[in-house]
Amino acid sequence: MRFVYSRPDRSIDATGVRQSFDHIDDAREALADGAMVVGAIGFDTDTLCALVEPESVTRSETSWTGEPSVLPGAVVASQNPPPANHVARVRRALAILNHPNSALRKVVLARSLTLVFDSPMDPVALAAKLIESNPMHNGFCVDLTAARGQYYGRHLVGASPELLIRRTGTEVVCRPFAGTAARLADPVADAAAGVALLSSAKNLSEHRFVVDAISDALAPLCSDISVPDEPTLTSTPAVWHLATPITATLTDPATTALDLALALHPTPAVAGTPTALALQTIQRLEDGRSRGFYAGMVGWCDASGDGEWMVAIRCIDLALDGLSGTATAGGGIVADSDADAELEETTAKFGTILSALRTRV
Ligand SMILES: C=C(O[C@@H]1C=C(C(=O)O)C=C[C@H]1O)C(=O)O
Repeated sequence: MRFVYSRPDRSIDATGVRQSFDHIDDAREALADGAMVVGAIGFDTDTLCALVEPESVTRSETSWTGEPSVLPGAVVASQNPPPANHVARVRRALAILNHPNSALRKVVLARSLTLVFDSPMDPVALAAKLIESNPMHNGFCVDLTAARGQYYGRHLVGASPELLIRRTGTEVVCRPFAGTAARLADPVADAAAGVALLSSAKNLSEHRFVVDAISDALAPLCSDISVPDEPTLTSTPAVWHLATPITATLTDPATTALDLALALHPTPAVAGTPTALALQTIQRLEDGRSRGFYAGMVGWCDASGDGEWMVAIRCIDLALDGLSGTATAGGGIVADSDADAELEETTAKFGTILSALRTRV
């Protein structure tokens, strides 16, 4: 078992399994008993959990660096659903969002790519490549075996830029994202795309749903919640995003980073608004397929309750034999979204994984 978690200013590298938890309640009990837990929780937090108490943990105040290596060749073997079907789903979502009797304001729809490799992909080597490839050195590698059954030997590997929650003592930080534009090869056009994103009414409304939901979820648990009025522009090598740094002070120090992450999830960045209706709509439009660990969370929490969780996006779920994997990307749909642009947005997001694998869709 290997767990790697890298952010610009700190990282965790853990190995070995002292205890494993396929249910959050068991992980919470272990935390209360003095354990540290690391791993991933699925999009459906009630049914999918791959957390462990590791045997050994190295914490660092810098990002993580792995051994450089040559990755196997990769090709996209299939798209699920095919692009035209994703566009049709987005149109169905738009019909619901624009229906006068519908309470739905935003829904996030995702699609997947199946990748095949010409020799087994080493999950840690892929994480090293992804972490090296983004200037913030965000990334993770999680062994999903703790979730049991079909997850035995699978790994979730990704480079999420989005911090769900960080707890340090009573200090709480969230940095939600929503609102996206593809990066462009021409520097002038690229900068213009970023500036346009900052003043796009559609993207600002998409973003506001996330910020409001996070403020509301923090309100019963925190004081001094500070939310800037306007988002800031941020970027990865693949996309521009709108982001809002939110800070707060924890009221009860017994509330752990894991508790906070579960109180916030699923934010409208991965589900929609209102949450319950968005989840029902996702079930219906994504044909009832489980999202697995995509759009869940990856992170850690220690016995003091401190910890940090990223939103599990820009990631790939690697098969046990390392010869294939499923990458998933989604985007928030609001009433004035454009269905073809939404397809392109998911393609741009796939760029994070695909460029590390030197392939494209
Ligand atoms: C859902 C994803 O990304 C999320 C959705 C975004 C959007 O809709 O603009 C932006 C960042 C993420 O919060 C994904 O990458 O799969």
